[in-house]
This record gives sequence, structure tokens and C-alpha cells, in this order.
Amino acid sequence: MFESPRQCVNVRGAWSESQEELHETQPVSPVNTGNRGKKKKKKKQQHKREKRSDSVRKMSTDKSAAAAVSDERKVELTSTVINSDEPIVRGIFQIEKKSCDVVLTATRLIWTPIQPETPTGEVDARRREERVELKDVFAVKVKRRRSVGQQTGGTLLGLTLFRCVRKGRKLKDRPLHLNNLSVDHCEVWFKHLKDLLSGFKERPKSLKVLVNPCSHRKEAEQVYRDTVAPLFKLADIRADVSVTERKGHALSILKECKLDEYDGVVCVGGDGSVAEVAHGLLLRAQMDAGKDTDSIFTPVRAALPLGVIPAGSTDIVAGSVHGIRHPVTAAMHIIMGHRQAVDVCSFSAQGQLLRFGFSAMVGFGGRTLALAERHRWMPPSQRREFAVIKTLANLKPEDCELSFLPLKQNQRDTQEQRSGESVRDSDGGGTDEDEAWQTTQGLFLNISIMAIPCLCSMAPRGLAPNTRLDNGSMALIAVGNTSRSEFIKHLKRYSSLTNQFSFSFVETHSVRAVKLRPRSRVGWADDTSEENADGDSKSTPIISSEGTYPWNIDGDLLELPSEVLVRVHPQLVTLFGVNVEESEESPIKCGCL
Ligand SMILES: Nc1ncnc2c1ncn2[C@@H]1O[C@H](COP(=O)(O)OP(=O)(O)OP(=O)(O)O)[C@@H](O)[C@H]1O
Repeated sequence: MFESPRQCVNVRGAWSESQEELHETQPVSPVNTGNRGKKKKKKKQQHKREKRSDSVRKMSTDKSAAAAVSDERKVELTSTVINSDEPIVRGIFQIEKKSCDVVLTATRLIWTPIQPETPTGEVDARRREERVELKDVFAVKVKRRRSVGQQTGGTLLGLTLFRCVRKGRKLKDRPLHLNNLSVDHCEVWFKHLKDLLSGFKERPKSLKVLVNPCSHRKEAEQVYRDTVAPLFKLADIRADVSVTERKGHALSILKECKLDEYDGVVCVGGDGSVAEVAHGLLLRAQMDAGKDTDSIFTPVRAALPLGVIPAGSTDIVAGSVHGIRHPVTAAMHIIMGHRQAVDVCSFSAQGQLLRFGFSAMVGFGGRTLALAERHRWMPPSQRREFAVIKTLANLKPEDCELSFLPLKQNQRDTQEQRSGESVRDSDGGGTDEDEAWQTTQGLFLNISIMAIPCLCSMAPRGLAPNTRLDNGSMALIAVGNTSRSEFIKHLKRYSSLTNQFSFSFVETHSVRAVKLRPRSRVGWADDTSEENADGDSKSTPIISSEGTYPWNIDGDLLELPSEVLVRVHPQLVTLFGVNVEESEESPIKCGCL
């Protein structure tokens, strides 16, 4: 009962066929030609030389023809196997200490414990069939017993399948041991399982991995080495790892490396690193497509999917595509080839592309980051709390002109216009798009523009719960001028389930594009500086001689002058992950609020 006779024939046939294929592709051995006799060979040498070029051409044609035929045969064989749910191979393995009758089909592994016959011939009703779907299996390995320190060899114990199992939002690897001491038996099963697993074409085989050693608590390298690399190795994924040496290093690597050698790019770090890698992938795609980024252009999609291993402090991108901040889950999404198309924003000024990104904040969000960056010497969490408290203490609105292009059919959640602000149509252009622009002028405490929901522990429903990863829109959240206490109330709502937007001073829109133009000629200054600390916090724009404003783009500080145009580009990148509605992480309130 090791293999059913019919299947056994098939299996042996397939095994020997694959051996033949190997021989077919072997080069002709010089030893074999020598056996034909040296004299005869000499006479023929001249003739051979003349014919060499012809025969080389013919050989290569024959080889490619043979390869094509063999490929066709492979496809035929594979499709015969994949189209049927017939048993491919059947045999006995010990699974969880029980001898089982195991059947492998093209889609699953099914096993039933073997029961000894009872004297009365009764069948045990508890005899249950169990199964594993191959779409949940990511690796098969030979299992051996080895003594301490032994690197190779060892006694064969059987095979181990590695499954990807889901527990809530978490994905984990779980082994299933199939014990059988027969080398022949295991070899046949191993080959079939390998063949079937290689049919999952969406699973990556080769990855470029970029690790930011400075993310958050400087744990990214350790997270990759201890948690992710062993899983990639198990899944037979080749990983070409680069540890970044400075800001912008990932970008230059992506500009130069041969992307066609990889099936995906993986970033180990926080949101700033992810944004840099996504920007790099997109910039590379535009370069390869010959796009002029010094003009307003329609970008092409990134060539490779991006995997995100969270190792930062907020990990908004990982939270949005995994629903949880968990490196093993992130690695499993990559290994299983789960893909999710994601919208991306482009930020440009004076017609020039500044960068691609997922989210941006101006006002409170920008100032807090700018302040935190100026206190890099502090530990990360302390720095963040300090910056939030200090920016709240010196809360100041920005005087801006905010224009936006609403989503055509789907404009929602627009609240009543804030009193004292004018709303008018844009004066430029004359095309349909230009006519649809809406413009607001006034004082804003914060403006957020987000192409993804931005799920994180501080906002389990997301900083922008009204947008989706791939719906081709951005959430524009404009927080008007109000008292400090009302603003804090609004911020606190992010960590609760109450609607954080149900305030008269907050308006939200689903938009395709946003233009933001500071109305003050002067820019901003460090809130900790003496001259700004004394100002009227409700109405006086803060002063800087440089005329720039701090933008928080995916956790990265960009000090941008003049008008900035933000456009959404539907599904411009593919991330390894899924579409999640809400983060599973328990809400964390910011300690300083
Ligand atoms: N070797 C390096 N030294 C200094 N900075 C680096 C290095 N490698 C990358 N960076 C930059 O560090 C910045 C911040 O990194 P990252 O976002 O990963 O960490 P974080 O700020 O701690 O996390 P989060 O954004 O989730 O809060 C990124 O913009 C990235 O470009």
C-alpha cells in the first residue's frame, strides 16, 4: 500500500522522464567522440571545421527546438496534472504518531488514519479524513535526524511540509511532519510536492532586501536576521540584502540595480524607509519608461511588488496592508505572494516631481515632525512626546489657500463650510478638470492628505478611515482654526471608535488632487525659539526668513516652498499584503494627550 500500482507506474514514468530530460540537455562528452578513432577524426577535421559554424547553428536550433518541445511536454504534463483532482501519488506516512493513508492530488494532501480491523469487522466512526490545501503550503523539506554539530547526512525520517496558517490578522508558519524511513518513497513524494509548489507563480523566488539599521530602536537588522531570513530560506527564496548606510542610499541602489533579477523588493524599516523605497521603485519605473519628471505627467506603475517588514515606530504602511505590525505576518504575505494594488500620491511644485508617497500632513503634523527631527539626540519615543507637547503648547494655524478636485461621483463626508471662509471656483484653465476645482482660504491647524487608510496602533480605524488602499482617491482632512482644547479632543478621538471628524472645524473630502499654497510670504520657524513662543497663537502665522513650510510626507520631513500639487495615482504600486479594513492592534493612546 505504499503507492497504488497505477499511480506508481505514473510516478516512475515521470521520474525517469525527468532524468531523460536532464540527459538530453547534457553537452556531448569529448570522451565519446574519442572512441571513434583518431585517424578517421584527423581526416574529418578539416571538413568538420568548415561545417562547424553550420553545425553550431543547427545544434542551437535543435537544442532550442528540443527545449521548446520539452517545455511543451512539461506544460502538457503539468496541465494534465493540474486539471485533474485525481490522486497523483498515494502512500503511508506516520502523521502525528498515527499511521495514515495519504493521498496527494494537484491541489491538496489528504490523509486518513489507518485502523486495524476489529474482530467484528466494525469500522471506527471516529476515523476522520484530514487535509491540507497546497495553496497554504510554502515549503517541503527532507527531515533527517542529525547528531549535535552534524551538518550533512543523517538518518532520513521523512518529509516536512510548512503551511501558512492564519490566526486573526496574524499569519504563522506551521510544520506538518510526514514520517517514513524509506528513501525511495520520500524521494518520489518530495519530487511531486516540489513540482506542485513550483506551480504557484505569484510566489517570489528572488528578492532585493533593503534594511534600514537606524529605524526606530535600531532593531531592523536583527528582525530581518532572526525572524525573516530563516523563513525566506525555508521557502527557497534568494535574498540579496543591502543594509543602507545613509538616508537616500536605498534610492540610489534602486536607481542602479538590475531589477529584472528579482521578483520583488522588500523594505525592513519604518514608514520613512518604506516611502523611500516606494519612491525609488516608482522613480526607476519612470526612468525606464522615459518619462519626464520635470513636467506634469501620468506615471507608469512600479515594475516590482514591494514587501514591507515593519521595524519602525508607527508602521502605518505595514498596518494598512497587514492589519497588524508583525514581522512574521509580513514575511508570510511575501512568501505566499499575496498582492494588493495600492494608490500612490505624487507631490510636485512648479511642475517638477518632488516625490511619490502615501500620505502627507501640513500644519500640526508637519511642525511636530520638524521639531522632533531637530531633537534627534533624544530617544525616539521621548522625542516624539516632546515634539507633540511643545507643538501643542505653541499651537498655531497656517494661513493657506487650499484647492481640491473632488472625486467625481463619490464625494462624501463634506461638512458645512467653515464660517468666515470663502469658497470659489478656480480661476485658471477652462477644461472640465479646472472647472471642478474648489478653493478654500483660511487658517488651518492641520491638513492631511492620505491615499491609504493609515492604520496604526494610535488609530486602529486609520488616520483616514474614509479612503481605501486601491479606490483611486485620497482623503483630504482639513482641520480649521479652533481652541487648543477642541483640537486635543479631535486628536484623542483617533484612538477611540468615535468619529474623529464630527467637529464643526473639521472637514473631509474624497479627492483626486489637492493644491496647497501658503498665503503668507514668510515661512515657518522652530516653535521652541523665543520669538515665536510669545506670539498670538490663534492667528499669527509663524515667521521664517526662508519662506518654506514643513511637510510630513510618510514620516519624512520636507521643507517645501510655494504651491504644492498632490495628485492620486490609482494602484500605482503593488504591495505584498491584503486589503484590511481595520487594524487588529489594541488602541494605544498617545501618552502626552
Ligand atoms: N543608515 C542610515 N542612517 C540614517 N538614516 C537612514 C539610514 N538608512 C535609511 N535612513 C533613513 O532613515 C529615515 C527614517 O527611517 P524609518 O522610517 O525606517 O525609521 P523610523 O523613523 O524610526 O520609523 P517610523 O517612520 O515608522 O516612525 C528614512 O527616511 C531613511 O531614508
